[in-house]
Parts: sequence; structure tokens; C-alpha cells
Amino acid sequence: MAMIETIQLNKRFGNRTVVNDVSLTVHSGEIFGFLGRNGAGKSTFINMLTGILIPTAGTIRMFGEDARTEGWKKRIGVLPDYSTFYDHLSPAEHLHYFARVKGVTLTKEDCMRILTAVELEEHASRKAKTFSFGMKKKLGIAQALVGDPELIFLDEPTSGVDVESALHIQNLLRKLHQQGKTIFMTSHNLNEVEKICTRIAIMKSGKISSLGTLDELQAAHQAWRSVNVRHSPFTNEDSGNLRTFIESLGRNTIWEDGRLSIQVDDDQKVATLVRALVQARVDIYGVNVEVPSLERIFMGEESHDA
Ligand SMILES: Nc1ncnc2c1ncn2[C@@H]1O[C@H](COP(=O)(O)OP(=O)(O)OP(=O)(O)O)[C@@H](O)[C@H]1O
Repeated sequence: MAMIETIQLNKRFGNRTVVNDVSLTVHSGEIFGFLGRNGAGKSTFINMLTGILIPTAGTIRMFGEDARTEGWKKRIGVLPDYSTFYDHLSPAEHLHYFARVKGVTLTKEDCMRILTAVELEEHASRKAKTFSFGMKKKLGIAQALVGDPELIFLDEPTSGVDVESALHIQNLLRKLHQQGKTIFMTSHNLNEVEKICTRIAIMKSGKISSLGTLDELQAAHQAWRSVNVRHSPFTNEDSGNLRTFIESLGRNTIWEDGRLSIQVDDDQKVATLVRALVQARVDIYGVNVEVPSLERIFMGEESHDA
């Protein structure tokens, strides 16, 4: 089921278009990673989805409905790009207050369960003014979980938190995913997105420039991937032809003792290479295909002119 569907969604500030005709579908149960450089338009896009900003044009559908149904806000949780808290309220008081505003029930047990999930249980009654930036971020995530929402929007859930806490939050997101929640998140931590997101979009100057699973993005962007093969010596008398054939499959071929390295531009050529070696009775001890990291894909995207 499509949890979020935008059709030609557009946001202009003055005469500046920040989100430019974005049509995007996010399915139920996805952890959807939304990437882009500072100012690409990610927060503006999320803020339209969560009702903080009104679109200039376009359509937003949620929960597989034709329009946003009544009470849709109770079904979502939001960590916005800027969370504000009341200095004199504790995390527990914040969550209860927030539940009242949202119109959902929050028992004491629910409250402690949420605070435990974000590792704030020991600080449940401390005033928020004494909180560090990272603790406030966790409180923001806790707020997003109030009311057990089906769809959770998290704008940079791990920025500004320490490494251990970031890993803890990533595990929390995985658990929520296992419970069937749909998560739509932005992050500048590409390693994190690579690890936990089931699908990724890269936004560039208000448009989606890449979209897919990590495998799909890698397949689309790895024009040249490196193949390294460890093999037995060539004994076949035709080894000259075999070498010529292999070299014709790609570029930058390097032959070393028992090691072959070549760059090819599609997976089929990896299969052809391996088959040629096997048919020539060359033993293969190992094959390693290096695919580009999300960072390389992202940097490649960003190096293209808009
Ligand atoms: N209320 C506003 N009025 C005018 N311009 C705005 C407003 N909100 C955002 N912008 C501009 O829109 C552009 C996109 O901002 P946005 O916050 O959506 O980017 P982002 O991709 O989330 O960036 P970051 O990674 O830094 O959070 C920026 O140039 C920003 O200055």
C-alpha cells in the first residue's frame, strides 16, 4: 500500500521554487531515506507532508486514501527539523502534554516505554532546560512516537547525538520497521542510510535526482565496477586469445601473478569473464566485485551540474 504519495508537489517561497513538481510514492513498511545537500529542499518537502507547510501546488495522499482523511495527523509521528521544548517541563510532562495536544491517549506505562526506547528513562523527571542538544533530539524522537503512529517522519534523527546514541537510534528504527511502521527520514549520515534504509531518494535543487534501493542505485550508478579475480596459472595454449578476449570485456586490465583486475560496465560481463576462465580450465579461487558506496553515488550526483 502507498503510505505517502505526492503528485507534482510544489513549494515556492516568493519567486523561488524550493520543491519542484515532486511525484514520489513511499510504500507501507519502508524505511525511506531522503538525502540531499543543505538547502536541497528536504525539510520543505517533509514539512508539506506533515502539514507544517502548505504546498504551492500539487497533491498529497496518505494511507492509501484519495485525500488526507480526517484524523490523519493522529496517525503520523513527526521529528521536525527544529523541535522546541518548554524549559520547565520534564520529558514525561512533555510527552503527556504533547499527547493531549495530539488528541491521543498516553498512559504512564506508554510514556516510560517511549522514554526507555530513546534512553531517556533515567532523566524522565529532569527539566528540559538542563538537557544537552543530543538529549533534546532524543526527546524529539520520543514525541514522534507518542500515539504509536503508523507513519513516522524523522528529519535528521541522529544529527548531533553521540556515536553510541546514534547506533541506539538506528536500532530503534530497525525495531519500529520490524513492527511494521513506515519511516520517512532525512539524514546526512550516508553510512547510516546505507545500513538501515530500504529505499533511498536523493533530492537535488528541489527535484528527485535518484530513487531506488541501494542495489538499484548502485546498479544505475556503477558505470564501471572493479572486478578482482584470484586464479590458477593459465596453462591452456590459447591463453593469448583468452587474455585478449578478457581485455575486450572492459578496461584498465591488470594481470599479476594469479591475479586479474579489470573494470567492466555491467554485471553480465562479470559472468562472461568467469565463464571464459572456467571454460579455459582456469581454477578460480576468489572473485570480488567492488560496487560504489552510497557516498560515491551521492558525490557523483552532486558533482553533475544542476
Ligand atoms: N520559510 C522559508 N522562506 C523562504 N525560504 C525558505 C523557507 N524555508 C526554507 N527556505 C529555503 O528553501 C531552501 C530549502 O530549504 P530546506 O530547509 O528545505 O533544505 P534542506 O534540504 O532541508 O536543507 P538542510 O539539509 O540544511 O536541512 C533553502 O534555500 C532555504 O533557505
